[in-house]
Amino acid sequence: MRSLKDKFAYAFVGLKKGVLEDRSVKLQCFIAALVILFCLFLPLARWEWGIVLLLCTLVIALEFVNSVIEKCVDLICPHYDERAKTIKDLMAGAVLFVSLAAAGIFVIILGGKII
Ligand SMILES: Nc1ncnc2c1ncn2[C@@H]1O[C@H](COP(=O)(O)OP(=O)(O)OP(=O)(O)O)[C@@H](O)[C@H]1O
Repeated sequence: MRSLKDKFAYAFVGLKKGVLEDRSVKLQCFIAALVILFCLFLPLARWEWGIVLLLCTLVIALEFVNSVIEKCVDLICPHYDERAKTIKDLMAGAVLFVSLAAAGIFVIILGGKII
């Protein structure tokens, strides 16, 4: 049985790998950092900060899941396959959907503050 400490250590290795080595996760982290930096200059209420941080977390977490699924597909199916394409395209669509929804919510929250 692995200790709780070991489990956290492995999870931190995964977190570090995603943030430092995965291009898409890195990009989402960079965008989230820009949004948070921008928000620091706006008079946001606590609940608005909550939504901003929740949305950033959601998009980054989904990008992690996207990368995991891409790696699983590459492992199982290293050659061209329509089913592999469908899986990857669907997952990319999910990330796009959540990212667009997050961008829309940011515009609603931050737009009012900027004006
Ligand atoms: N094994 C495969 N068979 C068929 N089509 C594939 C396969 N692998 C990838 N594709 C197609 O290529 C697209 C890009 O796949 P890829 O794995 O390069 O994702 P990516 O988002 O570019 O990854 P990265 O995070 O490495 O930039 C997929 O959305 C899919 O349409």
